[in-house]
Amino acid sequence: MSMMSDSVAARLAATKAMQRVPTAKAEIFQQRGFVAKPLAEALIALIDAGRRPSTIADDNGDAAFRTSETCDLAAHLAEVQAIEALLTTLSGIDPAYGEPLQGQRYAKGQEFKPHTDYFTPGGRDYDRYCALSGNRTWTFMVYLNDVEAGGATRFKALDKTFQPEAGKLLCWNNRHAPASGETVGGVNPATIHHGMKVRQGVKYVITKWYRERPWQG
Ligand SMILES: O=C(O)CCC(=O)C(=O)O
Ligand SMILES: [Fe+2]
Repeated sequence: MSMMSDSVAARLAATKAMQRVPTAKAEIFQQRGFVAKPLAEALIALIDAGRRPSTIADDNGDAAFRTSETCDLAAHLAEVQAIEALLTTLSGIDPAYGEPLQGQRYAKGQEFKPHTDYFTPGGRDYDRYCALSGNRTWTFMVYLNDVEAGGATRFKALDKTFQPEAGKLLCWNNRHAPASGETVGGVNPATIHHGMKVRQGVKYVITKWYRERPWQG
């Protein structure tokens, strides 16, 4: 299976029920109903059971930058294998390039301020995070529940905001589509996004990030 991001975008574009988000600035797609309710609910239970405070790279000293909790979802679990299989079938990306699946949980008032999922080349933490497996390429995120209020994901450079909705997939290429002759494009700053504050209720998502090279922990 290829890691070339243009082939991922082409495959997503050819997927029934997938919507390409209309913008020339980034490759970004959404699909409603990607994960069925029983699987979403099982993943929520796992996240509730295994959560820990979230962390960030290139810490800018703002303790309120990412106030959510994270859960590392163990690869041997049936529910994790089920969602991984859905993602692999969808994207065609070799699962060896994937970081372990994570869940994120946002209680009322929690958020993840505007950030990029790629590690900033030349940034303080770049070498530590990217030496072995390279930078992040694609992000696949699934909203696991409906949130009473707040909790949208806002891409300010794209002028697009996505509301949480149980089972909805949102995925994007953190890099530019490759120019002709390139296999991968450079990082795309227009993918900056904000996991906005939950105003009422609790928000659960799963996040799956892929790398330039096979994941080596
Ligand atoms: O929760 C969201 O809406 C965004 C999450 C996110 O950006 C991340 O985990 O990197
Ligand atoms: Fe993110």
